[in-house]
Amino acid sequence: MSRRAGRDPARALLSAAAREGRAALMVPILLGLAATAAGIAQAWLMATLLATLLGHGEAGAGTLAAAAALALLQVGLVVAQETASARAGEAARATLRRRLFGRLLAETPSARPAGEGAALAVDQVEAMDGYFARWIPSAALAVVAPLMVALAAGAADALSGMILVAAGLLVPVGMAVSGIGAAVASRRQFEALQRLSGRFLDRMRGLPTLVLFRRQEDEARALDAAAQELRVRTMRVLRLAFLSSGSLELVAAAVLGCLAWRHGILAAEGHPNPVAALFCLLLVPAFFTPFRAFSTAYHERMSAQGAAAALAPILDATAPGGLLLEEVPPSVTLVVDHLSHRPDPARPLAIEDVSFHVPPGETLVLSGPSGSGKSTILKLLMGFSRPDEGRIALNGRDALALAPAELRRLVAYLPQRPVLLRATIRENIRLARPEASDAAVEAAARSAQVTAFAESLPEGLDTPIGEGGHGLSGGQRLRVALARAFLRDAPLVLLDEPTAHLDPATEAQVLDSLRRLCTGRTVVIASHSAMLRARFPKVLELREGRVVPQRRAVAT
Ligand SMILES: Nc1ncnc2c1ncn2[C@@H]1O[C@H](COP(=O)(O)OP(=O)(O)OP(=O)(O)O)[C@@H](O)[C@H]1O
Repeated sequence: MSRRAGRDPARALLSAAAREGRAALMVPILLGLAATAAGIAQAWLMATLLATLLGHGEAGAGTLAAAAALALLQVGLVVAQETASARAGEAARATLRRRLFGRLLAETPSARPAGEGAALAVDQVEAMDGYFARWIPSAALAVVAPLMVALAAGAADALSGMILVAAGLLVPVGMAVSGIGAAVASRRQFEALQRLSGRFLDRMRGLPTLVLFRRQEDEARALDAAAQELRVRTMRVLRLAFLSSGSLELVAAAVLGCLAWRHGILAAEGHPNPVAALFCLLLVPAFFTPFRAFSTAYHERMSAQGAAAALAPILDATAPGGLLLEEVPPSVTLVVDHLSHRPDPARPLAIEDVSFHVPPGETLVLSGPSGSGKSTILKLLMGFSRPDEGRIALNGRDALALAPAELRRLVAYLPQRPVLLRATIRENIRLARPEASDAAVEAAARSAQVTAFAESLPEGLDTPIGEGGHGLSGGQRLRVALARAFLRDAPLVLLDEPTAHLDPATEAQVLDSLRRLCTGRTVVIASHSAMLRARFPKVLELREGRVVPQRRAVAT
């Protein structure tokens, strides 16, 4: 994470995003200023009309028509301002989401729970909408628009202008006093909301388990308590918001009182300019409108800062560097040399001093009890983590010097729990090589025995499947994932438990497919299966992260 000394990364992120979207953000600000100018002109015409009604002047239908036209123009400008604000917010969020998604994709795939990534890319980016769409325009307008109104009033009557300027200086003080409390309350509300949504997501995922253990009512009570906490905190934010708007209304009433007193005294002596008096009084609402919008948007800034604090570490992270491949070689010799890795500093080494060598056309089976380090080795080979010690070489070149994404170009990987998306079987297979032709996808499906079960489905390979492969059995999902490995056609194949949870007949079929996949490639398979070991005799036995020396092992 690159943190510039002394700079809050959340604020830095928001300012950088605002700078980037400056052009779009200027549009609602300029439209807001135009609406204020129209409001000032309209107030002058209305003052002239009212003064005529009171017997001071000769305004006629022309003035009334102009005032009506200005009122319509002002409405149009306000609508355009709202639309431009929404657009600016949308554009800023789209830019942030794009950058964030790029970063999430560049991260180690298993580094972050899926739900958290989704919440970051959707909810937290969404929480920034108000910052760009309302807070920034209203903050700019709260400085400039009241000044325009005060200058207009000052031009008509200097003292009235000064009263407005004095009130304008008082408003931020009142807002700051109530705003400090509102900031704390708003941050607590945001934290309570995050706790509630995190808990909800977690429990929704574990719903079948909760139902199985009859814990649903306890969980419903716990969720209720979290929702109650959120309600209490939201009410506190609202109370403080009312207090803040109450202080604003108090200042507005005081200003109106001062202006009435000022012009009342003048009126008692025969007012020299009744139109100016009415004009100043009519300007009071226009003077406070930008402050009201600013006060309403204040909490938007708080929630955006909370969201930015969550996003900044990801967006500030430096992208993993490394060498690029000139081209994908047709075959690969894999050498793993004295590899040690400790994924968690508080726990023992997951693998220790592991060495092996797999030439092209050979398959090495990593075998050993659960927790012996098989998946850890595959993840290191995929570049998902960097080993603490040791070397991985591909065709004699240091694989760790390659950018992780480049390393993955060489590899077809079947994880222990392959992920299928909500799409057709065909689209799920094509994920491995989007440009592949239908014929290539169908060949991969045949090789992985997908066609064997897809033929009995209503739409064959075009049958849609649900999220996470819903609608397919465990073995069928595995075969779809295996078809991806066929389609990928990479020189290095890494398979993590490719026959787990299969019945012996299906396992035998999948092993036939595997033999075809492994032919001519460099393959490492992590597996417990005795049937698989019988088919692939080169086995590296692991125990507690170390290689067990034995006759059939191929440690170098
Ligand atoms: N991200 C991690 N953080 C901490 N410890 C980890 C992490 N990943 C793996 N380990 C630990 O490393 C050891 C090896 O785990 P690994 O998943 O590689 O074993 P495995 O042989 O593949 O097991 P299985 O056959 O059950 O998948 C285990 O003790 C595990 O708890």
